[in-house]
Amino acid sequence: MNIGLFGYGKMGKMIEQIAQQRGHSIVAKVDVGTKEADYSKMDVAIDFSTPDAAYQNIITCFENKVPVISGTTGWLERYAEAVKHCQEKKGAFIYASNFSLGVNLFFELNEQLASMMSKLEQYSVSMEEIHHTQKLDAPSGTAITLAEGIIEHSSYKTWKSETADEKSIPITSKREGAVAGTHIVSYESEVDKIEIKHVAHNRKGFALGAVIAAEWIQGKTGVFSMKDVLNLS
Ligand SMILES: NC(=O)C1=CN([C@@H]2O[C@H](COP(=O)(O)OP(=O)(O)OC[C@H]3O[C@@H](n4cnc5c(N)ncnc54)[C@H](O)[C@@H]3O)[C@@H](O)[C@H]2O)C=CC1
Ligand SMILES: O=C(O)C1=N[C@H](C(=O)O)C[C@H](O)C1
Repeated sequence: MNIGLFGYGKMGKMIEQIAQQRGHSIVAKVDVGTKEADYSKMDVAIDFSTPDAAYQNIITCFENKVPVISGTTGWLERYAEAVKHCQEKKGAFIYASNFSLGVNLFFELNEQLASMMSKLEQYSVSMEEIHHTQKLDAPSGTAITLAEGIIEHSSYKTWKSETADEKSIPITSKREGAVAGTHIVSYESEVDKIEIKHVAHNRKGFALGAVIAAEWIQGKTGVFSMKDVLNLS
């Protein structure tokens, strides 16, 4: 598979390593200042760029008939537009706030737990996410996906950063050193606390998941998720 990388930062470099180990070639590295890219050589584009850059990168790929795997977070207010564009162009698209297998299992566990806890009024939910100090967006895309999973299976209506009323899920964002990504969902009552936690030790899991998604989307048309790729539901 010939891969075009959009964003050649921490994730772009990790994806290059994993993709080459799996026998793929990197045919373009598009980053700030790249004048032009040859889309005709790309079987797939993998975008891990910035919240400001992702949407335009994705749309340009659809226009050039290149399937897109996007892991960039912080641009989701334009996700519906990107989906519409993909459908109009009969393209192929997967966005995931987190591509690691572990976190995608954690998403399933979170939904099951939310479903059980929704019957117990004495517990209040809250969330904490911890990332490295270079991260541009907060809360993390993964925390937002976790909050959406809880909202789907409970009476909570929204999420909010830091403080929250009883109808919204409070999310605390911490930025520390080089932390790859930690997410904790807690349910607290007057007498006890239940927590589920995912800790990424490094970025390899995210990169492997993105390359597996790129392999999976070959020959397909439509908008998919990691649930489709991993056959999770
Ligand atoms: N979905 C997932 O599994 C994961 C998502 N991420 C997300 O991926 C994104 C990138 O993360 P990192 O690699 O850690 O950040 P990074 O800051 O190391 O790399 C981003 C790169 O994008 C480049 N860039 C800026 N404008 C661009 C443009 N117009 N076109 C192409 N590239 C451009 C920057 O110069 C930089 O090299 C972030 O939004 C992060 O939250 C990170 C890890 C896992
Ligand atoms: O910026 C990061 O590093 C990460 N971003 C993603 C997110 O916002 O959830 C995924 C992972 O946690 C690492």
